[in-house]
Amino acid sequence: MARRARTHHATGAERAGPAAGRRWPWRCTVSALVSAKGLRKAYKNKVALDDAAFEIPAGRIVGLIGPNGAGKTTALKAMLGLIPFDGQLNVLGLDPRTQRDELMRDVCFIADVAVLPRWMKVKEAIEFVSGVHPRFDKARCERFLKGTQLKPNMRVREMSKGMIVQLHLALVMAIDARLLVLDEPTLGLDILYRKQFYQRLLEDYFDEQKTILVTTHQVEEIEHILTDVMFIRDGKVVLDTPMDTLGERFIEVFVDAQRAEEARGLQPIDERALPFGKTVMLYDGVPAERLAAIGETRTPGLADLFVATMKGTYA
Ligand SMILES: Nc1ncnc2c1ncn2[C@@H]1O[C@H](COP(=O)(O)OP(=O)(O)OP(=O)(O)O)[C@@H](O)[C@H]1O
Repeated sequence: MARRARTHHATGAERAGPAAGRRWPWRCTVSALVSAKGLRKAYKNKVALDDAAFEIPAGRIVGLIGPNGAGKTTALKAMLGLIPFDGQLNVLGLDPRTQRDELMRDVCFIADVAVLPRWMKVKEAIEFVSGVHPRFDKARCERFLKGTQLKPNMRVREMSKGMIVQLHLALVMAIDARLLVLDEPTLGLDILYRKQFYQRLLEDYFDEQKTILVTTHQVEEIEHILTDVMFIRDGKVVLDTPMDTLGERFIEVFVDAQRAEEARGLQPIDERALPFGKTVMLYDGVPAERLAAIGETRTPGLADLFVATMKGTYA
């Protein structure tokens, strides 16, 4: 979906209303915070989510990663009850279609950092979020800001990008949500600020009571903070794995030219050339001992795994 200008900060953060609707009729796995099965969404004649299935356990940082138009934003919107959809979807034990108000008490949704209006003062941003989110702790936000150069009367347009990141983070981190949903939160920031954003989120916000779901194209810089990764392609979740078991399934091997044919016989899912005649081959589900016999092995980076998984997407 083409990114459009967003006009306010916390799109999903609405004042909680009375509990509405019925409980979802089927039980999700005890530890799953979000559980989807046969999730489908079609816009006119475009299928955005096509029988997608996934589970997000509590206390995790999950990256939802996919190429443009894969269905990431649509999946988030469904979880937040912002669009109608078909199939089963349970978020925090609630049905987003009928229990959105109740859901929003425990969910915080923040779009990218650039959404803070330029005319807004620090104190106005605080008042705004305070007014729309029931779990926003104003004092906590002000404590976070104390350690920065930001002053209550400073306007967004007077801030450097780094300061905007600090304000954004202070607002996010003062919301005591069980589920924090971030849709490409660092769009438009350079690599230093992007790293700073994720690092602070990890160090000052995340704990085992919280779950963070983040979509991004910037695979490399969130890789180290993720506990789980989901790849989405053409509306389907094509990979859903904890980061710490990724290396049990996927292995990269550095192969010399003379062993290349032998290595290809083990059917790599991708290969790329290196200088001096070496090739890196990426395998899915081939035993580590067999691969160790043909070259030096290592766990692939998420970016290389993403490229291999998405081959053909841009054809
Ligand atoms: N309101 C809409 N009306 C029609 N088609 C839509 C609408 N929103 C999304 N789509 C289409 O649904 C598909 C999935 O879009 P979605 O925004 O979920 O993808 P995405 O993975 O978030 O992409 P991006 O990374 O580009 O933001 C795309 O083909 C998009 O064009």
